[in-house]
Amino acid sequence: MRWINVEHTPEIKGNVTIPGSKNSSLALLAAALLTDESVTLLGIPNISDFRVICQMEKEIGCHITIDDAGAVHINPNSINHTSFDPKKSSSIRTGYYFVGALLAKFGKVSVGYPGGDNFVSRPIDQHIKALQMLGATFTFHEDYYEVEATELRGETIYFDKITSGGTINIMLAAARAKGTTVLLNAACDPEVSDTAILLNKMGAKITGAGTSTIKIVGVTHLTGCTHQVIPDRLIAGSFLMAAGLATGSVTVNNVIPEHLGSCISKLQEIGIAIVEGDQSITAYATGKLKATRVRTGMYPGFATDLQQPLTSLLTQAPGKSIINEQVYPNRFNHVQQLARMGADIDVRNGVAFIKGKTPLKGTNVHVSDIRAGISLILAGITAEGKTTITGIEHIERGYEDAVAAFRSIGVKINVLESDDVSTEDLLRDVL
Ligand SMILES: CC(=O)N[C@H]1[C@@H](OP(=O)(O)OP(=O)(O)OC[C@H]2O[C@@H](n3ccc(=O)[nH]c3=O)[C@H](O)[C@@H]2O)O[C@H](CO)[C@@H](O)[C@@H]1O
Ligand SMILES: C=C(OP(=O)(O)O)C(=O)O
Repeated sequence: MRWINVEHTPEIKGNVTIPGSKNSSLALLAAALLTDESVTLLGIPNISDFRVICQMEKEIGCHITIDDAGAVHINPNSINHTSFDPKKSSSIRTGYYFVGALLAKFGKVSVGYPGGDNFVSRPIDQHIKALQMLGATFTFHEDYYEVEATELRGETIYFDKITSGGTINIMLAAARAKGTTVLLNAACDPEVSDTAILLNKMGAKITGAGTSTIKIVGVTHLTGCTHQVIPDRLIAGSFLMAAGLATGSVTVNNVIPEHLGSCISKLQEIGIAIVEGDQSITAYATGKLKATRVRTGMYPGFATDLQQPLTSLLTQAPGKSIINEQVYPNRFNHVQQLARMGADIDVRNGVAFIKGKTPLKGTNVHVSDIRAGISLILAGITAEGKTTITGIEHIERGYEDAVAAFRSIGVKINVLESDDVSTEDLLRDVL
């Protein structure tokens, strides 16, 4: 069994180079299947979700190699079927992108229901509605669903709810549909724009990505190309927040500061000084934090994926902070664990009321989703003594080597592994 130990670290200082975005990479890896030529993706992080996608693509006959420089070369011209193993595809969220990417070309795709992090309800009704409007039919089985279409035809589609995954998925499907698709109330996330940029390099005709109206003129043929994935704004935001849990400073390099606009503003509001460079951001801890109110929202709103690390930070801000989780109102798996460390947080109807400043104390805690894991590492930085974190495979879904990155800014953190310690031993008083 493997676990992470974090020890109290009063001062942190250093630089972190931010890897490619997980959420963008998962979309780009599927988008590459829309052509029959080779697509090269640069900067894809070697995280466990990427490895699952590689296995899934190989399973349908796609050829994928990773060269010594880390570039991922995808050649889909040998795909020989489009039925994915339900269990494997259900271990990640974005199996649904294979529907968007493969339907126009193959007419039929079967894939497991979306997995990924479990915040109780993560519907895909908007994906289904939009694909049906393009001409697809769905058959739902116990462990998987099948989607069929003799032809996809462009349509004007209004999303009842802004969805980043839904917007990307329908862009993929519409890229090779007949005629023009217009997406209204589309997500504006940088990951949507990044996917559109790759698709346009491949010969797609997409305009408006990054705004709430996207137009896709379907084409019959897409070509190979090379594309660099955007940096992970969510990892960058987590490291900037780490600065506030100690004294010192953290610089994140290889970032697009404009992607972190709402995060930077909030950090400044709570007393963290921020200096932006062209491709870097430095956070200086002033030693004094201020309580705040935050409402999560779709981009450019405050990202729900940064809500959990922010919760840890706000436990150290004197006064009452309020986090209103509007995107996933049940996304509070981390709160119970923070409470075990001494945090005073009350969650009611999707709103967390945080009383600070509470001294945190290291103990055994368990991670149940990626960002909850990061929030517990951050809490461990400020907590007295040692924080032992189990369930670290969730962190590894999205962070290539979180421990090395935290060590590079001086955090006293280690991964431990032992066959003599069982999960039950460490979790006995946790679950
Ligand atoms: C792999 C990936 O990119 N994951 C990110 C993506 O997830 P994901 O793409 O799954 O999230 P969405 O943007 O689709 O969800 C946004 C909101 O729309 C709702 N919704 C979504 C789809 C749908 O068909 N019906 C519906 O009601 C969701 O319940 C949520 O309230 O965006 C989330 C919101 O920024 C992030 O937390 C995830 O890290
Ligand atoms: C929720 C997340 O990922 P996924 O959508 O892949 O579950 C996340 O990245 O925080």
